[in-house]
Amino acid sequence: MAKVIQEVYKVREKQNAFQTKIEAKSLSFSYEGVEILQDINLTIKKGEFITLMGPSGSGKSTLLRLLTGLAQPKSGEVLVDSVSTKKALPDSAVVFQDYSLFPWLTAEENIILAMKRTMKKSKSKKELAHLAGQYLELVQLGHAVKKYPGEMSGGMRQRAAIARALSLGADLMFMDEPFGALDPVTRIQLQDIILQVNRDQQRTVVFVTHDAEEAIILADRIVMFTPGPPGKIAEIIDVPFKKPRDRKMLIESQEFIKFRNEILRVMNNGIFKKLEQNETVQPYGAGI
Ligand SMILES: Nc1ncnc2c1ncn2[C@@H]1O[C@H](COP(=O)(O)OP(=O)(O)OP(=O)(O)O)[C@@H](O)[C@H]1O
Repeated sequence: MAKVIQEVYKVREKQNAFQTKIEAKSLSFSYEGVEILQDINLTIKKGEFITLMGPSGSGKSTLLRLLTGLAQPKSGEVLVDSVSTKKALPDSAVVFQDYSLFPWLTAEENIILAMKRTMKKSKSKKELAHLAGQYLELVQLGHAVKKYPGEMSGGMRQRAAIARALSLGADLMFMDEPFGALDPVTRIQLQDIILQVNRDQQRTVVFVTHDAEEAIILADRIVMFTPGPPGKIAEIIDVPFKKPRDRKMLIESQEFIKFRNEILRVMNNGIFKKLEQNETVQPYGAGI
């Protein structure tokens, strides 16, 4: 595990600020009278890695916004450690599709700002800049510390946003297709980093992806949505492969291929049902 990740974790441990369990109870949500999410029930345990999968528009991003308190449900509630909450979660890191960076700050400054929240006054300016550089190194952006988001490619911004999320040392990480704009090598390297912090530091991760392979490699459980609106949970499926997983061996195994086909079958069932109702939705690739 990279030393810089352990550093922020030690500070968090001393603050004893960790949250344990987050629950969605009968959550429903509407935009301008259109029901987007319906009756979502989900309990996420401390240290769990949950992936959310579903067709575009099924409400995955909306569920992340509800869980983090950035949006409020029409009905139902979010509970943190069994206490109902309407506030933005204080101990969470989010990586949304829009990269969540402040455009007027450099990559380094974005991370320093995030770390100031956790580290309070325990580190000098110079130490924070050094740590920020290490976080950026971790995501292969050591060369871009002084770059502004506007000067970076989509993939670079995504990596900077991931570095920023890691630097918070938050117990809960919400990630909305964070690896979408990355090349395959960087994608695997970052998947491994997120898996490490999840496993070694028991950080809870809720991760949206369209990629069945990625969902299986990362998750303890996969939450599958029906095509919206309104999006509902179609099934919650336990991933039957022990962690840590050997990516190469796993992907080549018959069990993996069978399981991936099962995931795609559940996904496509929902999509075909929707198509029968004459609505336009895209079926998932490899499973059909
Ligand atoms: N700010 C908004 N105003 C109005 N409608 C919205 C808004 N944000 C999302 N929606 C609608 O809510 C529905 C669900 O959107 P959401 O982004 O949660 O889906 P998603 O499953 O994350 O999709 P994708 O996989 O494409 O990111 C969509 O029909 C979308 O048009």
